[in-house]
Amino acid sequence: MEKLKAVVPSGLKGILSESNPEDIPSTCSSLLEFFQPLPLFQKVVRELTDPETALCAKNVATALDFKQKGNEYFSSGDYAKALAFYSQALRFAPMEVDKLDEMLATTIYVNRASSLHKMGLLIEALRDCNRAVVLSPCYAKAWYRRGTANASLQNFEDAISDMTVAMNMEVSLGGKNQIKDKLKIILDQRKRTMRESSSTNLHNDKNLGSCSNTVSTDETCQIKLQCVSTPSKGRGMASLSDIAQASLVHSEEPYAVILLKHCRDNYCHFCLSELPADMVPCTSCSISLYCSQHCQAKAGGKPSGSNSNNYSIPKSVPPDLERYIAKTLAIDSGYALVDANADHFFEHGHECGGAHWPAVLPCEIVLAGRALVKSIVDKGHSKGGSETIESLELLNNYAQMTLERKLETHIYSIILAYCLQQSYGLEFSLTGASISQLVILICQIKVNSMAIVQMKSVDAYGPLEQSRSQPSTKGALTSNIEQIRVGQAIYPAGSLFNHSCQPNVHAYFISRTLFIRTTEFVPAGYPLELSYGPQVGQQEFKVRQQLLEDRYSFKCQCGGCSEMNLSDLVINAFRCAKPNCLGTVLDSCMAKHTQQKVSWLQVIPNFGSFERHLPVCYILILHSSWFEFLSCQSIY
Ligand SMILES: C[S@@+](CC[C@H](N)C(=O)[O-])C[C@H]1O[C@@H](n2cnc3c(N)ncnc32)[C@H](O)[C@@H]1O
Repeated sequence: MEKLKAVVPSGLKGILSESNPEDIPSTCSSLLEFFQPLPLFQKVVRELTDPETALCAKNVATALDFKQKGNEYFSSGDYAKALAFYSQALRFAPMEVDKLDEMLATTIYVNRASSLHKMGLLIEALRDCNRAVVLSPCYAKAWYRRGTANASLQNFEDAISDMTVAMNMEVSLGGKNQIKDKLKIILDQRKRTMRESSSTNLHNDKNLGSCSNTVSTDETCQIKLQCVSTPSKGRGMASLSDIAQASLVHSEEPYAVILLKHCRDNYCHFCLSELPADMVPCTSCSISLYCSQHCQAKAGGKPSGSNSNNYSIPKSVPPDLERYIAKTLAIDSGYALVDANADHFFEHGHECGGAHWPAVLPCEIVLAGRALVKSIVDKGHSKGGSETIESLELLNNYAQMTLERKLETHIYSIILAYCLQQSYGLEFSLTGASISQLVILICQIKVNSMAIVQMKSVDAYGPLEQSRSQPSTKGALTSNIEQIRVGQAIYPAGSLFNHSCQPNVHAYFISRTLFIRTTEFVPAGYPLELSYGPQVGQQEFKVRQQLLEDRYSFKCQCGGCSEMNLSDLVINAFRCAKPNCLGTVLDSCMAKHTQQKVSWLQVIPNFGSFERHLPVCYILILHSSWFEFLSCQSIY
């Protein structure tokens, strides 16, 4: 990017720096004309879009290498490490090219199932066996492994059927004998268990192929909101009626969403939840990982079980067993659930060729690509009521951007346009007008997208609990909830909530769904405002204002910024060290900011409320050089 920025002639930079939103089609045309013949630009685009040279593509040699390492760790009894290497191998194993490649993925799934089984993760092991049989329905080892997982889960009927299928598929005598021995053990186990209890048979989870992280909340949002026009903040949200504290006022699915780069290896690229031990890789590239086939299919990966409709069962298999095989393959493909939803947009579909660009470009640029492709797909379906980029009518801050930012946004838009054209085809043309849509979209994403935050509980255990493969929260010595920023998303209605440093609503996320709840009683007609960043009490006034100005191009004048408040005054203060003094000490830098704030407050209409805090301000400001102790009991 820096090299591309540096070669832009100063004349073009001058035009860009003076440009307004209506000039964008012509600035895009000029920059496109300049870049198109440039070898440096062509090289950048080639590297980003060529799937042949991309490291994100599937690669048999890399997969085999990781599989080999997994086998070594498995043999040495380090099942956790074996699991990690098998998962890496699966990322690179092709799943849809030819028979040989499919067998590679199948054997890795079977090996990973063995590691999971050894670690006591039985449901996860069963799910991997299901993936293996879906990929290669005639592979005896996959059915055998499934049988052992089902037996450990005490699903004896299924375990016996799995072993019988394995016996029918196995060709070698040695293999058949091994299956026979295992089947005998399972039959004995079943007999014993039936004697011990007649009702302990745990049943197979029929949703093994789907995502357990789907949002299930019975609470519906009853409160009617209206979009209002404000004199200084543009549009905003207000309620038509009084709203009680903690009421759900809004919930919404994202228009477009992306997982952040630092979460790529640990969170599902579709539902943004933490990945389970048996994560599923994308079928066409080595970047995206999912918590289930259901999420993988919803994001746009192609079904990996293409063979499951097209397999030839040995003639020796009796009809009831054939029905059992068909039923097992149907349950576990996970794709039927998605196909039923014809409206669904496959957000990873156009990125999924293995080319570099979705992995290399900044997340908000890839997000812009997702939003644009969605709008093209929606327009193509031309369904009444579906939103397009223009009808989203999101605010943008192009006019307030610096030359540096305008230039960067233009260059990224041109590059993204090339990438989308390569992956998405001719529906996206390379003209100043079409690229200008991307420039606007990137600016809109800057001021309207929301950071998706997930809660992660970090529990500390005693030595006994630590040794268990899966410690439960019960028995934790300490428990900590950490907030992790995992994604960035556009919520068209959610982005209409304006900012306040003293917000009256709070946003949170379950999976990708946005929820907004009141934090206090809000009277009818009163604006509902979120905090876009740090609130009063978390950061001082100056820092908050700078953050908001840099990112959202406005100067905050909410209650927390326009009225003097104790938190802002004492956030960087220290308690006086004198034994009998209850005073507060500010460092000189903070005192200077506070002084500036007071002088700024004196010229704004809310100045009256400053008088309430006058004693505090005076004491803090008048005596605020380093280590000057204040005798100021009056403020407490
Ligand atoms: C996510 S949008 C909120 C909706 C926006 N007001 C609109 O008309 O579409 C964020 C933008 O709204 C404006 N905004 C939000 N909160 C504000 C505030 N407290 N004071 C001034 N402008 C604000 C800023 O222009 C900001 O970049």
